[in-house]
Amino acid sequence: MTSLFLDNVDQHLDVIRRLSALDADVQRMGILLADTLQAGHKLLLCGNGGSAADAQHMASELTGRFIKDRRPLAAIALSTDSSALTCIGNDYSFDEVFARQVEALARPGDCLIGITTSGRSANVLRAAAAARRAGATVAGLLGRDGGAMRAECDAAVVVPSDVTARIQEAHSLVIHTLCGLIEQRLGVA
Ligand SMILES: O=C(CO)[C@@H](O)[C@H](O)[C@H](O)[C@H](O)COP(=O)(O)O
Ligand SMILES: [Zn+2]
Repeated sequence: MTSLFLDNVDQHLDVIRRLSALDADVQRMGILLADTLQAGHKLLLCGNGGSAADAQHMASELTGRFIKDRRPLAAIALSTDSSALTCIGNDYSFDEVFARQVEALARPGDCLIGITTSGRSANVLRAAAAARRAGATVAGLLGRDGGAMRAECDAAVVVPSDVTARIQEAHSLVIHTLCGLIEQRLGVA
C-alpha cells in the first residue's frame, strides 16, 4: 500500500537537498536584510494563504526573538491587519491590499519581502512595484520558475519545486536561516 506521508517525506527531502545550490542566494538576501536593519530601516513582509502565515512568522522572529535575547528588530507583516485588508480589498481591490500599505509605510532604504510560491500573485507583484516607487528594495521568497516576481527582486530565493506545499516547507527553512544570518551579522548571535 502506498503512503501519502512517506511520499511527502521523500518529496520534501528531495526539495530540501536541492536547496544547497541556493546557498549564495540565501547569503545575499541575509546581507540585504541585515544591512537594511543595521541602517535603521525596516522590513515589510507580505504573502497570501500559507505565505501570509510565513510573513507573520518571520516578522515575529525579528520583533520578538529568534535564538538570542537582543533588541527588537523592525519588521511588520502586511497580511495581519484584517481591517486594512478588508477596507482596501473592499474599497479598491484585492490586488491593492499590500501595495496601498506599502505606499503608506515604506520609506527609502526599507525592504519589502514578498513571499509567493508561484511568483505570480498580483497583490505581491503590486506591492513590489509600490516598494520600488518608495525607494525601498525588494526581496522575494519564490518557487517554480520565480514567475514575474523574480525580475522585481534585488535578492531572490527560488525554491526548485512545482508543489506549493513543498515550496512553503522550504521557505520555512530559508526564513529561519535568514533570521540566523541577521542575528549573526548584527553581532547578536
Ligand atoms: O498554503 C497554501 C497551500 O499550501 C495556500 O493557502 C496557498 O498559500 C494559497 O493558495 C495562496 O494563494 C498561493 O499564493 P502564491 O504562493 O502563489 O502567491
Ligand atoms: Zn500551505
